[in-house]
Amino acid sequence: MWSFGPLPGRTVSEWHRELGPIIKLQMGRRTWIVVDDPVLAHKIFVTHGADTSYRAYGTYADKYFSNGARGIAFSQPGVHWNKNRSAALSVLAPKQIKKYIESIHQETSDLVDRLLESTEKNGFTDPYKFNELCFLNVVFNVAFGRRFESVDDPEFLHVINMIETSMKFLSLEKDKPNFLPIVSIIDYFAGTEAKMKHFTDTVRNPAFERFIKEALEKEGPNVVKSLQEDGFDLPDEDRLVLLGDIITGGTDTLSVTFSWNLAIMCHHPELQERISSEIDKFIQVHGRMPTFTERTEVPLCISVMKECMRYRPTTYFGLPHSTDKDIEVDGYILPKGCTIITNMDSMHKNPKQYPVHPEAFMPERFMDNLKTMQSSANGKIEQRDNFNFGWGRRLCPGSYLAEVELFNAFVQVFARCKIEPISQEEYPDITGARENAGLNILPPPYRVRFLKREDTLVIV
Ligand code: HEM
Repeated sequence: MWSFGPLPGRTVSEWHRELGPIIKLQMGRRTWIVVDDPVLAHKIFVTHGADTSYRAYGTYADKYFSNGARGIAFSQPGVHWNKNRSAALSVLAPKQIKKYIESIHQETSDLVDRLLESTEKNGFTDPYKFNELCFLNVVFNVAFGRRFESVDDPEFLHVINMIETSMKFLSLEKDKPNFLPIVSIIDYFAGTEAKMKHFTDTVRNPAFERFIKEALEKEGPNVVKSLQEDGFDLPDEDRLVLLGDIITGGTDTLSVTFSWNLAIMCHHPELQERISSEIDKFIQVHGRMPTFTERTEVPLCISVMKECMRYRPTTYFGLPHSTDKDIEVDGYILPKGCTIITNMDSMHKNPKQYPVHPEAFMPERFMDNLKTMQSSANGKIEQRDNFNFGWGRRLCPGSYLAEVELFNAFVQVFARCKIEPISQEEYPDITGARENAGLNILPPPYRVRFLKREDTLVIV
């Protein structure tokens, strides 16, 4: 348990190389089964999905974040979870997301303005906080019908702080009291659990109660109103946790993914030119930017975005599943109550799933697979592009919104900018990761320059 080191996914990938596609880890009183073979994972999570769609227990996740396993992300399959999941799938369905397309377009355009302005002012920028503002604004607008003006807005900083605090408390391998009951005594005196409770009762819950109340009174669409209008009559406690799931699930994940994306692209100036030229051609024909539904007309953009998510996945282990009975898959026994996890790092480099140079960044890898990641995730295992959105019955309900956001941000950036390192000696580090960041894999902090393309066809 203490052997994970600061980058747990990388450590577990080493263990997989030595021990094979499925590893059993005894984490004190908890048994972890970690899988990095996509076909085996598909059998476990999809073929045996009825038995493996439970959530593993986590101290913060169960007791505090979900107010006792309410909402969707940390509740257990059954009537209650079904109701919350149907509500989330309905309010995040592609036809609902259509209502927010204009605002997504505006937020991603504002993101590019800020990246350019910040570079102009300081000579460089670390895009992370601007990404956070953009993606929080999108999901906050979808959920509550409101947004934040700038990265200095105290309320924005407060909400981001809430999300980051939750992400750190949710960190799987750091939940020591869950593994060793003795540690809960030390933890009690160190006050970690008291901090979780205090944060939830005095910071997270009151803030979300206020956001919900305000959303009900707002003009225009939002999830809080859609839940009511579409007849999803959830108790107040569930509604609060569900909205917490949506905001927490839909902000950091996007900011991290897009930060990797920009860092990787900085290493590939020629690819940037090809991407920009693909977008320019679309603009020349249509007189406007492409939308996500027109993605087949900008295939390189889609292929590169998918490859970035494969090359540098968003989370170390996704969200853990569990099982309510002993099950056998391909001769492996998964014991009742075990925690089942996918190791995203080595799974995305699996040579059977990605036969051509799995360790390398290959922009054209997905040129023949332009369907949405959402439909790929629901399709045949051999046609899955990546595993970032999880598995089977628990598959991320926000994946379509996530793709639309990433697409808009990506085409906005390369229609208007090029990304350069601040010097030939300082390129973004895309091999390491920020240490002890929680559930997500954050790139190490980096500085790059966003420069306006002289030949941009976009008039702002
Ligand atoms: C790049 C962006 C995103 C990534 C990589 C991501 C990843 C994931 C993963 C790995 C899971 C767990 C799946 C499993 O258990 O097998 C998940 C669940 C979830 N995600 Fe996302 N997500 C993203 C964006 C979003 C967005 C935009 C939203 C909402 C607006 C969202 C809301 C949720 C919720 C509510 C769950 C819980 C589903 C359940 O337990 O049934 N996510 N996501």
